[in-house]
Amino acid sequence: SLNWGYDSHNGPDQWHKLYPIANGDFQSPIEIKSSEAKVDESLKSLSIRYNAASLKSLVNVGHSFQVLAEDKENPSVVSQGPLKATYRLNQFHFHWGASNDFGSEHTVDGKGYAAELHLVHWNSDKYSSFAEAAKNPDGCAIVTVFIKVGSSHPGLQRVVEALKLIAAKGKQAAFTNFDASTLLPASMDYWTYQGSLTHPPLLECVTWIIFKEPISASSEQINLFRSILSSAEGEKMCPILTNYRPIQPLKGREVKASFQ
Ligand SMILES: C[C@@H](CNC(=O)c1ccc(S(N)(=O)=O)cc1)Cn1ccc2ccccc21
Ligand SMILES: [Zn+2]
Repeated sequence: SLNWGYDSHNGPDQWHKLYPIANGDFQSPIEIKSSEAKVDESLKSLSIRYNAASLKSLVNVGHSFQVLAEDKENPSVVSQGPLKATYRLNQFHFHWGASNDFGSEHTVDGKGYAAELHLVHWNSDKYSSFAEAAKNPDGCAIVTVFIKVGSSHPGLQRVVEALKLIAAKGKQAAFTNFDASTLLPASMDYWTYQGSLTHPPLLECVTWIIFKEPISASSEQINLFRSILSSAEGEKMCPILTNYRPIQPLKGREVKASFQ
């Protein structure tokens, strides 16, 4: 099957051939037009309870790297906000581009950020695993933080330093005792809308929760994202310079804001 990626021959414009849902009505990412977001006073504040014991390992999946959570015991969870259930952290990962001028997946009023953090959760009240939850519209919740270039981020430093252990595709390394809440911005103001996973299988199973306030990372830290390879050990080295999907049609969906 199409070994999908982000190059011209296997990238976002080709994905629909094997994953026709790519042209669906609830695809992500989207452009957030702040003036058109509907302020919803009934939206509660988000409850995020992350447990540093949840995170176990760091893996190079070929098109990105993921920090994997052990989502059985002492789970890290998100609830409240737009959510009607408790969602358990499965993994987090990032998207970036070849330059700092773009690289985020969602954009705000036409502006892209240098990178974007996705904290991926699944509805453990209703489903028994992420893969099962991913087949349902209320299956997943992805908490999203924009990353702009600025001062170095202390929390992110532990993640980027570990990247040298997983340079090649398929490599993984222990990554424990990390509190993912250090990656969250100060303000809990967010936008929310219904959408999809942003790469294959592109399932329309996601309540997106996108913080308005970005965090800052240094240019060196973001550059270290680009040091991980899509090539396996022994193959010609091929750095992952870009792994973001362009914005998709809103198709009449409403974006809600938790703030005025
Ligand atoms: C969810 C897939 C695996 N994909 C993901 O876990 C995933 C998670 C987050 C994002 S993002 N960038 O939107 O945060 C994208 C993909 C498993 N899987 C593969 C085929 C498949 C079929 C049915 C159910 C699950 C299935
Ligand atoms: Zn993602």
